[in-house]
Amino acid sequence: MCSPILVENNVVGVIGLVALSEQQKIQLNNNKENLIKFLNKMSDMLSTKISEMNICEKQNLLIKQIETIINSIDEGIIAIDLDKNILFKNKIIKDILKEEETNLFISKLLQDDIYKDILLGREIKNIQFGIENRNFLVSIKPIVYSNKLQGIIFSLKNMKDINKIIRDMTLINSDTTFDSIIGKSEKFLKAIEIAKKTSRADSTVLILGESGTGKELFARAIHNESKRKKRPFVAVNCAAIPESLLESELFGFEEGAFTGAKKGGKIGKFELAQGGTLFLDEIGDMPLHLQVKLLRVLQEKYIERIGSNRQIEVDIRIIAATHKNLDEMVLKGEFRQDLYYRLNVIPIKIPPLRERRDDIKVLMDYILNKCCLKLNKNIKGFTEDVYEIFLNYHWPGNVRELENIIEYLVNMENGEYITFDKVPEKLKSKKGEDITIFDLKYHEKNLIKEALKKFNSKDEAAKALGIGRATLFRKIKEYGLN
Ligand SMILES: Nc1ncnc2c1ncn2[C@@H]1O[C@H](COP(=O)(O)OP(=O)(O)OP(=O)(O)O)[C@@H](O)[C@H]1O
Repeated sequence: MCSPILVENNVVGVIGLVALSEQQKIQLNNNKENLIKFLNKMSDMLSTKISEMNICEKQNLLIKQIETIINSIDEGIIAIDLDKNILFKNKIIKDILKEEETNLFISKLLQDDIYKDILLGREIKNIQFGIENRNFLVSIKPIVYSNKLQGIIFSLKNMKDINKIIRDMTLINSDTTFDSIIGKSEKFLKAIEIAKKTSRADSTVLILGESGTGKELFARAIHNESKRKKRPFVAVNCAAIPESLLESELFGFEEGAFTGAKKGGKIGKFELAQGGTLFLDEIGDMPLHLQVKLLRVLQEKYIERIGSNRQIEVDIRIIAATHKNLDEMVLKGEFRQDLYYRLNVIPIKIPPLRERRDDIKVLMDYILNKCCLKLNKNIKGFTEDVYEIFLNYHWPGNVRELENIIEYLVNMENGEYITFDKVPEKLKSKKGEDITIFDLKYHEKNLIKEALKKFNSKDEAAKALGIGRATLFRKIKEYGLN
């Protein structure tokens, strides 16, 4: 007689009793009912045991998998229970925090506010926290199970490593050298010559020029040919950041420095540029009280984060730029004279494009080549009349405007050469001046062009424009939009 051993409805074995003699057979038969019950119980016990072993095996595998995952994460992980006993640490933590520092780290971190947040089940993300002169970026997560807080998990990274990553990323543009600055006019070559000499020195540089003339390009090239090239190049546009935020952008702040200051504080651009170059674009827009602070950094070579009086030494080179007339601003009291002198150690003046027409053609060819590579097009050049038009335009937006127009043309052109008909109207107007916005016909033509592009049929386009079909056809003919 036998009974199957079942695990999850599958027969995994059999348990049985076998009679080896006639007498045993009689005995078994006489006690059949009880023995079958006994066998069934035994098989149940065995299947429970096997199930338990299977579950245990699965659990072990799961634990191993979780352990491997946690150990392969690129940040330190510590799990503790509510009595602050360490439940788990991943392997990398020992590279970040010394064994004997761990408890101090946990108890200092879990003070007051943070602990209250955690008790409420809140997560805390990316705060800067320091012990023993070292800073960490920490996130804290409560372990909640059955609606109850069961423990806490910390993940932490060394701020030094993070800063390195940021540095590496800010070096993306390190391919900008003087070779990528195009121009052959005398005035422009003079500016390049000064900039090249400047690269070898470590003095403060002031680049002057209209918007789009290549001030940032010059600054990057100077940095990339200087001894600081392996260190970060950090650019800040003083005009693009609201005045109230500029100070903290530059200097950073400590946690609790002001209402709303992020937990853990924030590193400023001066610190980010450590060892490298800080490019202060639109310096003419820097508010006066920050000019005073900047002057102090230039003189004393240290900064203090907002809300802290710890002095952090900074070893950076400043390259400033502006399109404004700083001489005039100094006279009007809008720019500090002492800072102006300090920045103006080596001035580099980049002339506007309209004052160096010799550069237009070489720049056109260079930019066309760049755009074709970017947009995967094969355009050989411009027709002569296009060169002519470009040479006569006054380029208020300088090289940036030239770049934008060429990119537009490369997008529009399907032939081998960029031709006159595709060139935007504003370049064709008499003195190269912008078409006045009061020119109705100009706008009408553009609107019709756009509608024709947007809608599949002329009927739909006419409807969208609010004109009849016949009128649309007449205008298409009148403006040569066929
Ligand atoms: N001489 C040049 N050769 C090649 N490209 C140039 C040259 N001058 C400017 N450019 C290009 O023109 C664009 C504008 O240059 P950049 O941003 O350096 O100007 P900017 O003077 O700093 O402008 P803004 O003052 O508006 O910030 C960039 O894409 C840059 O690569």
